[in-house]
Amino acid sequence: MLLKKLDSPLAFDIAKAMIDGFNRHYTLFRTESARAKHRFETQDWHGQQRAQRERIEFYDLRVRECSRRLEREFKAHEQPMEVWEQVKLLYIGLLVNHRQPELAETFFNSVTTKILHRSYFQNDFIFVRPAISTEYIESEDPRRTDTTFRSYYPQRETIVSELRRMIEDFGLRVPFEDLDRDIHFVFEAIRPLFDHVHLRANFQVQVLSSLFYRNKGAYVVGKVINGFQELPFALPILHNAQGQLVIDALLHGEDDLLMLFSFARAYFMVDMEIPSAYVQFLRSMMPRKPRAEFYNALGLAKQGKTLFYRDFLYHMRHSTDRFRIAPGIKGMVMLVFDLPSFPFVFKLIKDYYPPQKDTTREQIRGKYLLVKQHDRVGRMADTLEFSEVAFPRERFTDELIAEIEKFAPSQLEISDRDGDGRTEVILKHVYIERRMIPLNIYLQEAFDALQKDPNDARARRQLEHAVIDYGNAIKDLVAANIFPGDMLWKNFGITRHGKVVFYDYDEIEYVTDCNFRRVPPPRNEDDEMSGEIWYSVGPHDVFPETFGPFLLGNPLVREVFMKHHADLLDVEFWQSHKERILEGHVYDVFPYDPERRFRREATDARVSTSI
Ligand SMILES: Nc1ncnc2c1ncn2[C@@H]1O[C@H](COP(=O)(O)OP(=O)(O)OP(=O)(O)O)[C@@H](O)[C@H]1O
Repeated sequence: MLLKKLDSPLAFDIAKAMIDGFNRHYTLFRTESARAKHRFETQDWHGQQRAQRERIEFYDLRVRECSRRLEREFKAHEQPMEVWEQVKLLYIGLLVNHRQPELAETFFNSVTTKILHRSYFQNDFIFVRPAISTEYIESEDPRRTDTTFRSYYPQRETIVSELRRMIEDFGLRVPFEDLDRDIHFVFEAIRPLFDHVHLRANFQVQVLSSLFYRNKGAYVVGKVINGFQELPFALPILHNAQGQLVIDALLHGEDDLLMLFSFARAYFMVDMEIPSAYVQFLRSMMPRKPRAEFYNALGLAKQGKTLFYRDFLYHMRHSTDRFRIAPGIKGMVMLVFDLPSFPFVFKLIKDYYPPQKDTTREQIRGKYLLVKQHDRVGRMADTLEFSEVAFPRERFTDELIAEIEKFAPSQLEISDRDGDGRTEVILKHVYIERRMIPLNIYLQEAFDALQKDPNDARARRQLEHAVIDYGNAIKDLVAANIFPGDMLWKNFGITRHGKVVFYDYDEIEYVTDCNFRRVPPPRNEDDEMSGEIWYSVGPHDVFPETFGPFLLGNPLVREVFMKHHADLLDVEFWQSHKERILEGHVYDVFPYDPERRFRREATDARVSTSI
């Protein structure tokens, strides 16, 4: 796009209104994120969760607001191409010294695609790639009190006082139970992780300037640098039963941090002036995690989606394999496919479901939305939602096309919509989520190996791990007030880190909406002999005793399950959790192994820690 002149005052006004719209959005987003500190200090857990949920809506609200303004004041959709070309260039000019240019570009895309008809806009009008670099953006604050991260340079004799200063610089307005003791725990835990006992010239600790808030926790996120070694770490800060603060653990290394930043958890609240600098810092700690996922984890989901889509297009250009029906048992309501070389699955809601699935497209979308807004406690995969996505036809197997034509014809268009001479598969609405190994397949692998060699220790471990973590996953979901509905193995998957995560949302309910019942005793012999359910069942009734036959057919599975999770078959377990949640209790679900918590012998019993 090469313009000879920029002469449209209208284009300037539109560009200005657009950047005002974005600035308003980011100010509100940031203010809400910054309030997390106060909610943490006052232990307002319900408020924290509500804010996490509501903040997700902010973006769409502001886009709608801005596009309405552009229509009202400038009749935006009637403006010719020449004006839109100028709008984009002027907008780029407004971004030169902006602190969130990448987010503002995405906002521009969202607003223009809302206003301009899809066939009208071309890639020239939107930001297909970033126009403004996010490298080396710094805060304008001349006193440099507001940098993205702070550096501390402890000497051997000042290490405790420097670490103390590092924590105190966050300005939390609640006293610590015993900060020096906790600093010692941290120091003792860090020490053995270094190759050299010697402190090198560059020895320093860098921490991101804002704490990361989520549910009942606040996290210090940073790295220790010594010579060529860099150790990423996070320190969860929690309240004890007396309302004082404690540092609960030292999380360190890439794997611990990946667990903390998992796609299966709620988004953090972080007060950031320059989000790209946060992402860059985090990426230096977890280099294999895509930038898209950091934006997601920071609550900037639209940016996450934009980057995901760019990564996806890039992957498509550099791969040649074809989309296929996903391995595993086919879903009754979802049609699931994947591209073997790409670690995600694509899910379409089918047009028809078997009679036992009494649901609708709207209800299913409602359940997926519920999961997006809910605390996913590391046990429910996050989904990205796309509409009108186009894929090259030649990258689809005929079998997959036939499957979509049969089960989801309303979602499919095969045409050359953009007129570039290539036929495309255009899908009206898809969910995209991380690919996992379905738990039934994972278990089957173990069964097969054990059949060949009953002493195969690895297969036995795989089986035990799957069953134990499956039960843990259900218990974590219950703590987050989620009843999965359909608990069959096939509805859970194993992540790269070996965690069991749930992904089938169409039957989930809040635990507090369920009615957990015991199976009534048979009234007579006919009842007893009947293979049918002879007692009446309400729409929210759940009978935990009846889970066993569906889940525990295999004796090895049964043995492990009954040893670790027999309580899941007991109505009391479900009912008592439901009652506690109804009383307002917010359960603790740790994004790390509880074994990792510091042991404060004398005080441990008093610490009611939580995340
Ligand atoms: N994230 C994922 N990773 C790998 N495979 C997946 C994933 N999500 C779904 N699948 C595969 O697709 C199948 C159907 O997915 P899903 O359970 O979401 O559909 P459904 O129609 O809701 O199922 P159901 O019939 O149990 O209600 C799963 O059994 C699994 O084999």
